[in-house]
Amino acid sequence: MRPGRGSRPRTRQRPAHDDAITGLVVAVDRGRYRCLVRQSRRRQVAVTAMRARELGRKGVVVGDTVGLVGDVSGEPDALARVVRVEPRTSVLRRTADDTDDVERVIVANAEQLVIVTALADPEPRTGMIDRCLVAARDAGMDALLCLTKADLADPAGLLEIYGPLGVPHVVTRRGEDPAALRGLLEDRMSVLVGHSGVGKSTLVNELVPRADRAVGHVNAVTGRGRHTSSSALALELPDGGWIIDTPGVRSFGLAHIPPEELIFGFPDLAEGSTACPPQCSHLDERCALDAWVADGHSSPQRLESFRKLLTNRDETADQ
Ligand SMILES: Nc1nc2c(ncn2[C@@H]2O[C@H](COP(=O)(O)OP(=O)(O)OP(=O)(O)O)[C@@H](O)[C@H]2O)c(=O)[nH]1
Repeated sequence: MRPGRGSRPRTRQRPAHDDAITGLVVAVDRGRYRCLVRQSRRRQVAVTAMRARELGRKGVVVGDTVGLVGDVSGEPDALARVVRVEPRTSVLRRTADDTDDVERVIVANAEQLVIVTALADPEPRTGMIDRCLVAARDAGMDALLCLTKADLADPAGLLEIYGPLGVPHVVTRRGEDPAALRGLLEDRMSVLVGHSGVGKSTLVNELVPRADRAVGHVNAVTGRGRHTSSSALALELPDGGWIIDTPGVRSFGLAHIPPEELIFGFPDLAEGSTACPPQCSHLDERCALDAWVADGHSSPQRLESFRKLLTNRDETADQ
């Protein structure tokens, strides 16, 4: 230790904020955080807050549990300050979009990733499902495949692919209450992800009757939705638990995940890769996965999808 160092009293001691109250971040809008603060078992108030300077560059996202000080009354013009972000139990990330290849945290502390895929209008894309499965695994979250618009097309084809992987699934259709989905969401914090127009907001409105999420129209020409929802929003479910609706995404960039980790999002292939040579690229003839598939452990389509992801890991165009 250098003499004179360490024993000096700290001149700029940070306030400890022992009096901070706990809130859950349910929405983020242009630097303002909407936090729910529970005042009693039955009563909670929505508090608007900004970041305290002492947070530094630490991000605050929907799902975060934060410490709040200042005006926490929840009155219309009241503004509190976020002074602390509690340690996160999970972090869902994606690499943003074509104009911005920065890794983004989408939500914190969610336990379940609900991969919402329409069976038609827009057409399902297995590349997107596979990416979401990799992202869920990376985030330490459970995955649930939610196949919507079963009134328009049969789920059998997709279930044939994902059923054997042990990915739990639910099927929903217009005019039918999503009871099975409701059961799987109870008492957990889940986040919905999917392409624009797959029906996320429609589901949220059915699950949370007062949610009033705007529902868009799928463009007849492009088969895409209109990105009706513009930011993530957490809503409390009537039977307990939380659902976080996220804006429709064009793809789910995985540039932040090292290539050697991708295989773990493909449980049907991961075991076969143990026979691969060290540092196998999985792209040349020494790869053991072709033999694994030829032996019937998985399908050529799955291997193709894995290899496509390996070569286009950070791809951000439509998948
Ligand atoms: N046929 C049919 N149409 C549905 C179903 N669910 C939703 N839709 C329609 O699909 C369109 C898009 O639905 P949204 O709920 O806005 O989709 P979204 O995923 O929230 O879209 P973004 O907000 O853009 O992310 C709307 O016209 C819905 O009425 C369904 O089960 N069957």
